[in-house]
Formats: sequence, C-alpha cells, structure tokens
Amino acid sequence: MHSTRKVTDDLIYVGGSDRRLSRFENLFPIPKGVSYNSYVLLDEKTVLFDTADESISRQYIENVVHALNGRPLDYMVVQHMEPDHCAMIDDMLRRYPEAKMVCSAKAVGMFAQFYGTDVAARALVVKEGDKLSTGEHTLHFVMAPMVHWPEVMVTYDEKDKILFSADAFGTFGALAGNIFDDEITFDTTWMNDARRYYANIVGKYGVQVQALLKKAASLDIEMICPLHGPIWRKDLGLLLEKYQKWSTYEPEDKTVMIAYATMYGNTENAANVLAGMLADKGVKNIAMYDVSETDVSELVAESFRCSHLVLAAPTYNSGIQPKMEAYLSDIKALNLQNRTVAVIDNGTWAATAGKQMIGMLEGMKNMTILENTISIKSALAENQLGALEALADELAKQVNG
Ligand SMILES: Cc1cc2nc3c(=O)[nH]c(=O)nc-3n(C[C@H](O)[C@H](O)[C@H](O)COP(=O)(O)O)c2cc1C
Repeated sequence: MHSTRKVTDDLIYVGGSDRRLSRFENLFPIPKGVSYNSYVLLDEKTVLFDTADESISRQYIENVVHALNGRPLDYMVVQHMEPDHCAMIDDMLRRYPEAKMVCSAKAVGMFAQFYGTDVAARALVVKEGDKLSTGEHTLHFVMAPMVHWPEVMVTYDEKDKILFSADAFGTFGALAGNIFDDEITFDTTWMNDARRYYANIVGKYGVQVQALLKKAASLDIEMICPLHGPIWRKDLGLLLEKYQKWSTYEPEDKTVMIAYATMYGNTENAANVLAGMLADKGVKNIAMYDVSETDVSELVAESFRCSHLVLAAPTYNSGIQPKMEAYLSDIKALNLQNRTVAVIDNGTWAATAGKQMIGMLEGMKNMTILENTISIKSALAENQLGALEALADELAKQVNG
C-alpha cells in the first residue's frame, strides 16, 4: 500500500524510511534509521525529484505510482547521483519511457559509470541558473558542486518558494509519519543526528557549503525539502544558523570535550581528574568520551560542537593508540578548524604519542595547541597534579572568559 503525504496542494512526499540498515554508507551507525526523501510535483507537467535507495524500492514504487495517479512522468530531476538517491532511476526511466532526466552534465557520466547505461538521449542537461517551466511552476537550477559530490545541484521552485536541497540540510533518522519540522521536536531529539550527519558527510566541504548558503540567501525560501530527514517549513532559521557555524568550523558551545584512550584505566583516570578540576573551575557541560567505546562519527560530531578539545592517549607500539589515531585522522580529513586543543599522553617506557598527536594537529588549519602538555608515566603521579591544575586553569579561563 502506498504511504505518501501531501507537502503542498500539488507536491507529494513519496519517500520512505529504512530502520533495518545498521550503518549508513556501511560506515556510520544509524540506530534511528534513515529516510530517503523523494517528491512528486503534479503541475501541467509532472516532476519527480530524485529517487531512493533500493532498500525501500517496493514502498517507493507504490508511492510514485499512486502519486502520479495514472499520469505519465514528464521530468525526473536528479540532483545527486549517490546510489541512496539514484538506485531507482533506471526503474523509473523504464517505467516512464517519456520521462526526461533533468540533471547536471556530470550526472549523465556518473549514471553510465554506475549502471552501464548511456542516458544522454533521455537527459535534459541543465547548468547554473537554468530554468524549466512545468506549467504554473518554474524550476530554477542552482549548482552545488561538492555538497557533497561534484554533480550535485539543488532546485528552487519559484512559485511555492521551495528549495529542493539534495543532501544539504539532511539528517540521519527515519521519519515516522511526521515529515515536517513543525511536527517533531527537532532541537532536542534530532539535532545530534543532524550534526553527526553534517560533520561526517558534508563536513569536509565547508567552503562549498558556504557558496551554496550565499546562493540560497538570494532566494526567497519558505520551505526546504532535503533528501534525508524532515522537511523544513517553520523554523528554517534553526538549521540555517547551524549550517553557518558548521560550514565555517565555528564551535557551537564553549565547553571542553575530553576524548581519551585507555587500556588499563590510567589515562582515563587522568581524564576524570582533569574533568573534576574543570568543573570546580566552573566549566559546564563537559563532554567526555572513551574513543574505544564511542563511534568515531560521534567523536567527530562532538568535535564540531565543542570549542576546546583535550586529547589523552597512551603510546601504543611507539605510535598513538589506534582508535585515537583514527579519530585524529578523521577530524583532519574533515577539515575541522578553529579549535583549542590540549594533549595528554601516557607511556610506560617511552611516551611518544603526545608528540605524534601534536604532529597530526599541526597539520590541521587554525588549531591552537596548548603548550601545557602532560606526559604520564604509566599512572598519573602526585607531582603532576599541579600541571594538570594549570591546564584546567588555562582551559577554564578561556571557556568561561
Ligand atoms: C600493545 C601495547 C603497546 C604499547 N606500546 C608502548 C610503547 O610503545 N611505548 C610505551 O611507553 N608504552 C607502551 N605501552 C604501554 C602503555 O602505553 C602504558 O602502559 C600506558 O600507561 C597505558 O595507559 P592506560 O593505563 O591508560 O591504558 C604499550 C601497551 C600495549 C598494550
């Protein structure tokens, strides 16, 4: 049975959600599932905005067929060629032989790469600023390269002031009937997943997101229809403000995130002692994570949120404890910037992890590495408490000041 909802009088939500998939991109845990959004516009011409992942193919086909209600499909706007949105394109093109695929030039090539089919004859290639009238509606295409693939474009419906935003403004999390931001409590229940989605999937491309935000600012947008997560029609400012921060790598919260690695508990102990000192000095909402117990996507998201990071790790085979090293590689690859970082290391015979962590941080942009580093020899010693206190002082002054 179809499961669709009306977005406007002539726009229908035809997407669906997957709650079985454990990892998005086979990488990021999604305990709350994920939605694959797609939309049908019923104007004088009919339009399908993107398709969906094959995991929801049965539901998706029923939804599209129901929404079109016997009408042919004239246009299929393909904004992003990632398989979680384009898996059903081939099926749609065969099911609707008159449909034209409206997309960027790069998308045509990508389709051939993924599916071995040349769709050039079915493609209506559009570029920056091109417009397509579908009757009452005019669709205005805006290129958004590297948000988060090179072929990405977004589409602005001039009549209803809707931005179809591709992966931008998307989030992890399945939809449960409520498809609009005003039908859910986004700030408390969804924001962490939205941040984790942004930081890990689009985080690297802050410059490109900024370019898109600038283009979007020139459009009068009343609704945003992303490819994942709820449709924004009420509190658009909430996510736009977050996107402004995330894409400029500006921390959201002035607080300390302590990420530690530990085998025997001694580095963890130092992290706890430091956290207590920070709390005594008035630092609030301290976030602390064991990097072996926390998925790296969470660590990345929290690093995008917090202003100050303390990284504490034992030396491991003359290197950095591997989970800490993986996390550092990730935030480096994702271009995290503008953080103040303190380093604590540990070692029983030759503690070298600290030097190596600092080396990785020095390779990142605009990171302030505090000179006050602490090197533990197996377990925190009495005579190191002063140094830890001094570090807590420095961090607290910055955070509270
Ligand atoms: C597999 C392995 C490799 C290690 N390699 C080093 C090393 O290269 N240099 C060193 O000083 N300590 C090394 N250690 C020792 C730990 O870094 C050290 O005992 C540290 O105090 C452990 O901190 P923890 O109590 O937080 O786990 C190694 C330990 C393990 C288990």
